[in-house]
Amino acid sequence: MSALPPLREVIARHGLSASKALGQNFLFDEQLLDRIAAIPGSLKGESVLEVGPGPGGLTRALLRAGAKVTAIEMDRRCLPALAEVEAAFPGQLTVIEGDAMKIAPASLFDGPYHIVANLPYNVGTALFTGWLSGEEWPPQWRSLTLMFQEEVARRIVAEEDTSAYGRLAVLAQWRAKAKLAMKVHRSAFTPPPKVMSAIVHVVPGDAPEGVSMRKLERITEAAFGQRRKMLRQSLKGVPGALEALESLGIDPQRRAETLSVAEFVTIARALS
Ligand SMILES: C[S@@+](CC[C@H](N)C(=O)[O-])C[C@H]1O[C@@H](n2cnc3c(N)ncnc32)[C@H](O)[C@@H]1O
Repeated sequence: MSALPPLREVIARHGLSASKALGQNFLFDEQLLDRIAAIPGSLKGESVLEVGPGPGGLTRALLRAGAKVTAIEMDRRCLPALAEVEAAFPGQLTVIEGDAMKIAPASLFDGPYHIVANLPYNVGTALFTGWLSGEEWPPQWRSLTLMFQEEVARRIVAEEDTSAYGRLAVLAQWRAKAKLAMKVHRSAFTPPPKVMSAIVHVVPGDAPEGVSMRKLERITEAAFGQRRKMLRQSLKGVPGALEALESLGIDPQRRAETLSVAEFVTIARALS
């Protein structure tokens, strides 16, 4: 245990009133934070990127777990509190003041790393899709452990034939394994957000052979852009798609949400 003061005291001392614009909902419960930091498995000696450390609750938990943390925080009001955390865990924490949307994580690490974050909700999905969309696969990151609004988390891990299933599920599952690791009640946050949260854990899987990411995106965009329509209608504008359905024996009367991730992959492969 570090000798750091309780987080509520840190917030009060540094005047860190939560900013809605920066998506600030802080976690103070150390046991909960330790459970979150345990989701990726042992982090002893591992490199971790944390986006949005805020006053440093999750950061402390990651450091207690033995990780070497690089944290990107946009709100400079948090920097003095984070400097105290840095001093309590010498050599273990590097804080970068900046916008995570503008910093390529790979530029921060020489080797593999994990990403663990209680994400700001306003940029969470954009960061997540960026991390999943890299050309290089497997990516340099070994796992993602990310807090989302529960509704978004459910869309990431959704299976076909459910209303939550869509582009996000296909993107997250076609070459990675995504699971719902933990639900987090809104009352765990200060201030509590309007909705429940959940943590998603993602690890890279094998990339299917011969599939272009761009074609997969094109297909899912068209198919889910008109998700109530039959594929023969929604895929009409994608060159070669209707022929691909026929050659693969996929009924063009089906709708997007009935297609498994594997079926989307076979269509994308046929077009690639
Ligand atoms: C939901 S809070 C989480 C704070 C802390 N990690 C915790 O769990 O208590 C999100 C944090 O992300 C920061 N943030 C928001 N947008 C950001 C961005 N684009 N880049 C880096 N940090 C950002 C906010 O200032 C805030 O500290």
